[in-house]
Amino acid sequence: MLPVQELVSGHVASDDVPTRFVARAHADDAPATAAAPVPVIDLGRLCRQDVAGADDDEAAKLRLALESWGLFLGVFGQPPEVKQKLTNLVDGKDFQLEGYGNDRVRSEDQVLDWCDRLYLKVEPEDDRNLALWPTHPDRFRDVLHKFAEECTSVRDRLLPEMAKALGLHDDYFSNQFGDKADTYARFNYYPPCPRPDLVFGLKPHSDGTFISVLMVDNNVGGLQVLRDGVWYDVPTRPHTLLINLGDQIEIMSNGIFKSPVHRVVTNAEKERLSVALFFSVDPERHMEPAPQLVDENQPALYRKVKTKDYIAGLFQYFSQGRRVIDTVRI
Ligand SMILES: O=C(O)CCC(=O)C(=O)O
Ligand SMILES: [Fe+2]
Repeated sequence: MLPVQELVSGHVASDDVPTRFVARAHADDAPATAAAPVPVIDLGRLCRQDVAGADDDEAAKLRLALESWGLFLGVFGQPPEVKQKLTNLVDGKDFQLEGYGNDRVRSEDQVLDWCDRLYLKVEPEDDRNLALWPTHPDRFRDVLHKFAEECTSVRDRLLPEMAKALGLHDDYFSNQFGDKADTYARFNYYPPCPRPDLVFGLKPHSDGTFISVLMVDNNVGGLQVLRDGVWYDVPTRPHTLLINLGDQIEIMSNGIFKSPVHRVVTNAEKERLSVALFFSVDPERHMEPAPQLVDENQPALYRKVKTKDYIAGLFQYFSQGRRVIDTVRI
């Protein structure tokens, strides 16, 4: 498969798309009508509760990280031969998770997404595959490092708050992450698509992570979230990060916190970019509902599963348009 960006620049007539991208029959799916009521949390205030005086510093660092946007977008503006050096196809054919290109194509009938992505392991730091980290634009590596550090500190501020909200000990979730917790960065680039009525930028899915921290395009919407059978637009809001809960916290919270199904719709005129940092627990650890949240009135809703196996299932199920969390429900 060519990167979608190259398909768009050369191969597609203006009102047509290759059939492999057609995800939905024309108008089979009413467009989202309302904006999702996404709660806004001031992280500066959250920090202030914990460490007196630390908030200004933190807020300034976070601002710096958010200003990296132009630099991240610059990756997709490089000529094809520069991006090809970062390819996710070993010897031009064998798919590896990390790198630049399309997601894995497992079968002829898999519906494709109108999206090119660069996927990089960021933590543990020793496992970084720097050969796949762009050197153009300059400073990309430094900025991704910094951005990941800042988002990790956001994660570490949130974990105790989420544990407390469930009546668990402050450290409960932090302890679940383990020493070898992994973090991946995913840069999503959605070229303009001539048939938004037929094609998704990203098919409906939930994230298999604990939490994902998303920086979405300020100018172009497209992310939608499913709630009670209705798709809602997620509003764009400058200078905010979107925190999305993933399957791992749904399992550990015994279903009290939900990992929402979301998707990205395409846009006929505008390109769109998003950057996601996916925070997962140590792949060698098992996850299960917190024992404190299980009793005879509230039986466990999910079975215990090794994180590594869960993540492997995630990619397989995603390519089939299914959810791996359904396989661990009791
Ligand atoms: O592009 C977006 O806004 C969402 C991306 C996303 O859901 C993902 O990468 O898992
Ligand atoms: Fe997602």
